[in-house]
Amino acid sequence: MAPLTLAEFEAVARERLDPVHYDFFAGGAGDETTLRANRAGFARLALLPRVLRGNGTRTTATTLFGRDTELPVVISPTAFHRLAHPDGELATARAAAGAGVVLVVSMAATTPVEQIAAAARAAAPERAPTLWFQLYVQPDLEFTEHLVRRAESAGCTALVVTVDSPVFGRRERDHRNGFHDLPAGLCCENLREPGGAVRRIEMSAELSWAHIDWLRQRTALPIVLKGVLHPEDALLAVEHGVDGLLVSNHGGRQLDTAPATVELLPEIAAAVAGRLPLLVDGGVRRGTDVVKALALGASAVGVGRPVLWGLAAAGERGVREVLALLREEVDHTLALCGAASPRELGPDLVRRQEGVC
Ligand SMILES: Cc1cc2nc3c(=O)[nH]c(=O)nc-3n(C[C@H](O)[C@H](O)[C@H](O)COP(=O)(O)O)c2cc1C
Ligand SMILES: CCCCC(=O)C(=O)O
Repeated sequence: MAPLTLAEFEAVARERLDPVHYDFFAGGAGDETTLRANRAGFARLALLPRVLRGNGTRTTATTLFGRDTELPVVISPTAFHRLAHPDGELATARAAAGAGVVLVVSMAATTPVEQIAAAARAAAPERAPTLWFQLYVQPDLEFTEHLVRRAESAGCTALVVTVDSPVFGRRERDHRNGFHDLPAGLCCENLREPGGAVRRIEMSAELSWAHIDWLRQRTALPIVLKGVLHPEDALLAVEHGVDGLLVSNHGGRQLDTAPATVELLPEIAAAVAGRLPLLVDGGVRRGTDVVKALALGASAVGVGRPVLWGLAAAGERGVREVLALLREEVDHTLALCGAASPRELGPDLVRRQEGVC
């Protein structure tokens, strides 16, 4: 039987994956409190539907940074797709392009961004697929600039700068399993130097807003900061001229005990007051989760692990099915909530229920 839900995709993926790799994908930092909190945050929210709205003609489509997308869902950047399936990022890119969904290419992809872009274009030549590039600013700014140019030349239309990783999260499953490196034959292809050597990704606690200013001066692409959680930082992001925020706790993989992302949305939405589009990721597994986040002020949500589960379960087809399930569920939820499009959702549709999770 084909999986009917994203949770069922995880179960299939778990059976197929090396348990060490499953743990790397599934795991979080520390006690995994934040990992669980992301799901609990959505579970605590109830949707309060409107009726008799004449919403028989619906769309799930929206626009992000001036480009059309079929779904208010982007594929959040995740490392190492070739650990999930031999076709790796190429399969993910084809599925995303076919579905008209934005793929955020991880800097830690196991396929070069140029090949990912070519696969996306070949899969959906008629619709000019949208790729964004996720960047960990490297202390070597010259190399960082070289990466930005590569992403631009490959046709990426936004930079997603991850700012929640001054140091790497403590992923205890990986420590227990002794998983510290990619197996022979795989590497972070975007870290390859012109000469062929592959660098390691450096996390740096030296990064500051000055680096965002530096980047702002060097690219015309929209800059999305990923991993902003504090409303004061959201305000600083506005001041520093970024174009969007991806409210994220890295899927519970960085600071354990950080709050559930969906619970922070109202505060951050109030702080930025419409000056920047907000995206949110962490624990989105259902169409109802997508609708809750949009109702609370997000322009779109990101999904990380579910795409890896689809990829591990059945390569490109698996990712296509994961995206199709989400699309169906979002449309169904819009129908039941009395909305004709993502734009019609507002905070009046959401109630917080204490003690439910
Ligand atoms: C296996 C894995 C690898 C990830 N790799 C990256 C990465 O390379 N860069 C990044 O900014 N975030 C990375 N993330 C975080 C995701 O972009 C995203 O924030 C998170 O997965 C969202 O939560 P979800 O998995 O519950 O949907 C990774 C997450 C996972 C699970
Ligand atoms: C050096 C790879 C970083 C991947 C990452 O961000 C994650 O595993 O969460």
